[in-house]
Amino acid sequence: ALTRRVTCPDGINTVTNAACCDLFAVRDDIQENLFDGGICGEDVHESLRLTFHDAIGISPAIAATGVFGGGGADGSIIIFESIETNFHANLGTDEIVNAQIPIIARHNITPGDFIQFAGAVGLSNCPGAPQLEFLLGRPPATQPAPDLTVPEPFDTVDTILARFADAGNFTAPQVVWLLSSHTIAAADLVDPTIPGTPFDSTPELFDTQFFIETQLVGTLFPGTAGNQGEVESPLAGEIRLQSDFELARDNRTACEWQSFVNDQSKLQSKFQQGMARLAVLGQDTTQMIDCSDVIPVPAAPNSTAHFPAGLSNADVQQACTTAAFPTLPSDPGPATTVARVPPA
Ligand code: HEM
Ligand SMILES: [Ca+2]
Ligand SMILES: [Mn+2]
Repeated sequence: ALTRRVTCPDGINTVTNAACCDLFAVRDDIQENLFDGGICGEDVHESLRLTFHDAIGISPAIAATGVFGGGGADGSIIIFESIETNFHANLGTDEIVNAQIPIIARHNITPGDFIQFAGAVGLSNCPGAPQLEFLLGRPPATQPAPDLTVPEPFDTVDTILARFADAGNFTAPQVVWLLSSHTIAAADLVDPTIPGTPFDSTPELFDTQFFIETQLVGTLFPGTAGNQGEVESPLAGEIRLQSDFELARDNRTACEWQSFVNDQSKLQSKFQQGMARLAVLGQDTTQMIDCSDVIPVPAAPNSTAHFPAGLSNADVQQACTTAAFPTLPSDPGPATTVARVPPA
């Protein structure tokens, strides 16, 4: 079917709904002043993390007890930042919140819309990423989310799956889809002695390396031992969350986890689907406008699935019992050491 497009007042951009035209200026401001001209770095990673920490702040189970259960993707983590950024699971989000606030102030956009919009625009800077859907129209939050809605890396798989099921009826495979985000991610506070330590060897690429590398035998701590929520990783300079380790090996999630290895198109389509639901938790989508055409189309993936140098299929801790781990080449050369993501 043909979709009619309208030309925006700028005379350049076209959209399907004229209400989306104002977003081009927001997009340009974000790219220029938040994402350093359009790179997939720390501010993009933190902006994507913020989409999750705002959206997951909703609990029908808490609401059923007669207490406010949170409004989901409503911008409460910015509007009530002095409360929510102090929740333990949100520590570190104050930096990206404080970077986003002045940009929001320059435009006519709610914090809830801005958080999801910035995450989608930012993700587009990462080669291999999908173009995310963006719906406009989240009213400002009126109350902060309750504490303890955001999963912690030391939570059990039972707790994590129950939390996602409560927040948005997410199934175990859908939780795996959303963890694809950790392919462009690093930790600052899990081991505070090594801020910016990535979860895979390619934190600037939205590729399947995260799913490969989390399945390898852990042999070392990249910094100090004994941190809550951390387990041994397979590579110098790489950090592994206990939750990612367990999700990669639990019988409810292991086969879905492995299914992403070397399947870039599944990675893209499932992350897009998962984010489309996450981004509107708590919202009435019948009142929202589809402005997805303002989100840039990401660059194609520019790498292929591989084992880091020094590792091979022999290092895989097989967890899925119904399918073999794909056979992949190993990078040549001395054992891979992963560089830290520079601070914003
Ligand atoms: C079981 C669920 C999850 C747990 C336990 C978890 C935990 C964590 C932890 C501990 C960090 C490191 C924070 C730091 O020390 O700086 C992190 C980073 C990150 N998380 Fe998650 N996460 C989960 C799910 C998600 C989801 C669903 C998304 C997005 C859709 C997401 C996106 C990110 C991103 C992009 C980063 C990197 C931030 C940066 O590099 O600055 N996470 N996560
Ligand atoms: Ca990656
Ligand atoms: Mn960070």
